Amino acid sequence: MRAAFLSRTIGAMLSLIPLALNPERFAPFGAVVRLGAPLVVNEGFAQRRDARLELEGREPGARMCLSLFDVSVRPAPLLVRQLERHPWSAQVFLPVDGCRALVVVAGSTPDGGVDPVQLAAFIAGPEDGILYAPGVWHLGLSSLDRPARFHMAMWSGTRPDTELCDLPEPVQVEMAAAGVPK
Ligand SMILES: NC(=O)N[C@@H](O)C(=O)O
Repeated sequence: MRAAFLSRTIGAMLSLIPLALNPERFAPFGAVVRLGAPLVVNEGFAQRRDARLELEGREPGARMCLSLFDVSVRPAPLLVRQLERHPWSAQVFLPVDGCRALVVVAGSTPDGGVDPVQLAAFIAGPEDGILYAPGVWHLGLSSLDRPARFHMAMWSGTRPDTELCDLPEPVQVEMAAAGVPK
């Protein structure tokens, strides 16, 4: 499914028009995670909201890593120059304070590089968790509108698990053309 619109005016920079993140569009790259309704627990002193998900780990013996990400807004113009991936583990981000996030993903070429034809950009809503399947090229997390906090979880073993890829040329994310409501 065409997940976003990659275009180029002759002689200009490649540009991406982001779409609103939704499970169907994002399925080739991972999953959209949404918390369930609040449950009252602890004798009424707490509420919890659960999201049950599959977080694939490919390294036997790896341990779960939980992180807090305090992310900032990438300045305009939004230029994507580098993507990364984690071959040994899926990775999930969950917004803590209800902020939108920019998601850029790409498929892989047969030799494992970034496939620029399969670049896709999405805008994750304030309730959207983002789960990248193992090995999916993605832009390092950044928020939209304001600095924000996200929980992150992934498996962490002994193998190096962050690969970086610099794009041959920057790709501009056209937020103005996105037409996605704030
Ligand atoms: N590398 C790192 O810690 N963060 C990335 O994985 C990311 O997706 O933000």
